Amino acid sequence: MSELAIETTALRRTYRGRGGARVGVEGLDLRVPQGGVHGFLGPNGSGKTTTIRMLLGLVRAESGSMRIFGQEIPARLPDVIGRVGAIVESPKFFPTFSGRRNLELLAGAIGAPRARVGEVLESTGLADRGRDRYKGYSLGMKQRLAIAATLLKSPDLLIFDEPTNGLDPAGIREIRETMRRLGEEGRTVLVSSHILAEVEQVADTVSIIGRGRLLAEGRVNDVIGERGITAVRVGVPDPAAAAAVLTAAGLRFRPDGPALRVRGVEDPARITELLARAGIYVRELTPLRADLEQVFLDLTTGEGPGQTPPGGRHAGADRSPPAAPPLGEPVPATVEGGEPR
Ligand SMILES: Nc1ncnc2c1ncn2[C@@H]1O[C@H](COP(=O)(O)OP(=O)(O)OP(=O)(O)O)[C@@H](O)[C@H]1O
Repeated sequence: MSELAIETTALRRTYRGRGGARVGVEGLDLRVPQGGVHGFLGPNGSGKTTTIRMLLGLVRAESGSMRIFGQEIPARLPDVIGRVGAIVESPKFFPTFSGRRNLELLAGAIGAPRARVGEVLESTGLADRGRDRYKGYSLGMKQRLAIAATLLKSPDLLIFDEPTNGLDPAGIREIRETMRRLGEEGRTVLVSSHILAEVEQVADTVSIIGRGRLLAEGRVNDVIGERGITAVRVGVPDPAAAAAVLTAAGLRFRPDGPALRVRGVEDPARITELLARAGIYVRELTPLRADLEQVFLDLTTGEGPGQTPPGGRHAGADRSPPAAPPLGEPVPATVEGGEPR
């Protein structure tokens, strides 16, 4: 039996429109281990939803292969779908019924035991609010009820497409805690997101995709790499002048607010020395811990560290990278995310 909950090989899907063919997924190799939370990361339009839809038999793959728990998809989907729960779009609930009543109706419809309703309300932290009307729920609670609904049949694999979209920080935290709990119960949770910091806090393993291709995969810590990437935030009075000096020295950087984020610096003192020699005095020098946002920028701009993260797999190395700006050019940030914590 396969060790993997999900495996795709050379998966491909293009969409044809008036403007010509548009890549949805382009030769995607995805491997999701069984048990725990797997973050499926990529910017908007990178192919996450298309992949999930293909796995659920909602969109046809053009070529390549997919397996869920070792079963060929879509051919064996009917055999395995009972083990899969998914939220791809917001499900519809009756607004004037309580969350519990909605789940009881659903349980009846799918043949799940009624006793399961109490358990899933508990798992999603809704036990106290189960008797309240659905229409009075916060967005986060509505989303947790959607998760509760997928849990009714006790699936081994849960697939959530951007489950925190539109939620406030409290709602995001609730969903994160719910996913963590499900992973700890031994289920496999595949959660897609374009917000790296969010997934970093909950996922055990991640796959990062860009333009329909796998860029990196592995355990979160390995993909980030403790010693893989170093960056330093440099605050100077005249960033343009500092940029010229750094470029001349062959250093890689990008704007970071009013400062510059310089990559691949082993010794931050080198930057102060370089800039001071040019008459530019540094007023901030902050070493930054590498986070997924950083890793993502490396992978998608082709500005990568040129090394395989320890234990992780840098999938970009053997494929043509997306158009890379020349080294030293400021790289515009393309993904959401704030300052590394
Ligand atoms: N039904 C469709 N018709 C035409 N193009 C589509 C369709 N669905 C997706 N695409 C295109 O395929 C590419 C991948 O889209 P997809 O929705 O899979 O990405 P995503 O990573 O899920 O993005 P998001 O985070 O915005 O949901 C995009 O360029 C998108 O415009």
